Amino acid sequence: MADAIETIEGWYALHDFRQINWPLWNSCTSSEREDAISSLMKILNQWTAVEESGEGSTGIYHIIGHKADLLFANFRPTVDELLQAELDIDKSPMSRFFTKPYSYFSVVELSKYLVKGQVDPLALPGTKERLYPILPKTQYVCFYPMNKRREGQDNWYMLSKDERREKMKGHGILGHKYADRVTQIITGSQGLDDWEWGVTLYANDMLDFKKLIYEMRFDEASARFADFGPFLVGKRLTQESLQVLLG
Ligand code: VOV
Repeated sequence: MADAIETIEGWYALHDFRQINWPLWNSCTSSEREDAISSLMKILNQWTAVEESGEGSTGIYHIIGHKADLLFANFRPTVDELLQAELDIDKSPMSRFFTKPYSYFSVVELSKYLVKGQVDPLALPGTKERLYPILPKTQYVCFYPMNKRREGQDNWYMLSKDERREKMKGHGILGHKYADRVTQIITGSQGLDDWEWGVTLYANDMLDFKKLIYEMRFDEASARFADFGPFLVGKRLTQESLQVLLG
């Protein structure tokens, strides 16, 4: 018998990673670069207005290493709005300098593992803020996709609801030790993308990601039951610091 836990969904999310073709960028005239930057700033102004009206949220990050240069993390009420946000960039003069090395499509998800009795989770304080999150303005971001394992004795999907609830309780207790330093946004992607969840973490100290994730590796929900995809880590950009980066 299916023993799935009920989930509540919030905004859709697209983690839109872009690589900059630096040789092409560097070979352009300054007026071509200025045109491209101003087209990008126009889009970012529109996204800022969306966030100010409470109809979504956007974070822009400078990604470290070879996997990508930029991340546009967009959270919106509808898939159409996300498609439009992606198209805005694709159709702008800036797009000839971009490739898309990775992207992740998912939807903000809360599970009811730790909700007691007949309580309406939407009535609990903080639920709406978690379903429709204004992305934290911390310095650093860490994104990775993950699965729950299905291997021999370590098959998450063959555990009873109570066994899974117990393990998620342990996970939550460990996570709360870091709650003052790390904010997590869990997005579900079963049927939407290649992994089952996206994990987006925010902190002001990069080492808090390392310490939390290392400690969580020893917690049963992760130690026995989780597999992970690529980690993409970066620093938050404002419009001004993005202009400096490109300048
Ligand atoms: C910052 C710390 C932190 C805290 C406080 C926290 C708490 C909680 C709670 C209370 C709950 C359950 C209710 C809900 O809200 O859904 C969850 C749920 C979840 N988590 Fe978590 N998590 C954290 C952090 C945190 C991390 C670092 C990871 C990645 C795992 C790792 O090893 O790299 C993670 C994963 C998840 C997932 C995939 C789910 C959904 C599982 C499912 O089967 O549905 N999570 N999480």
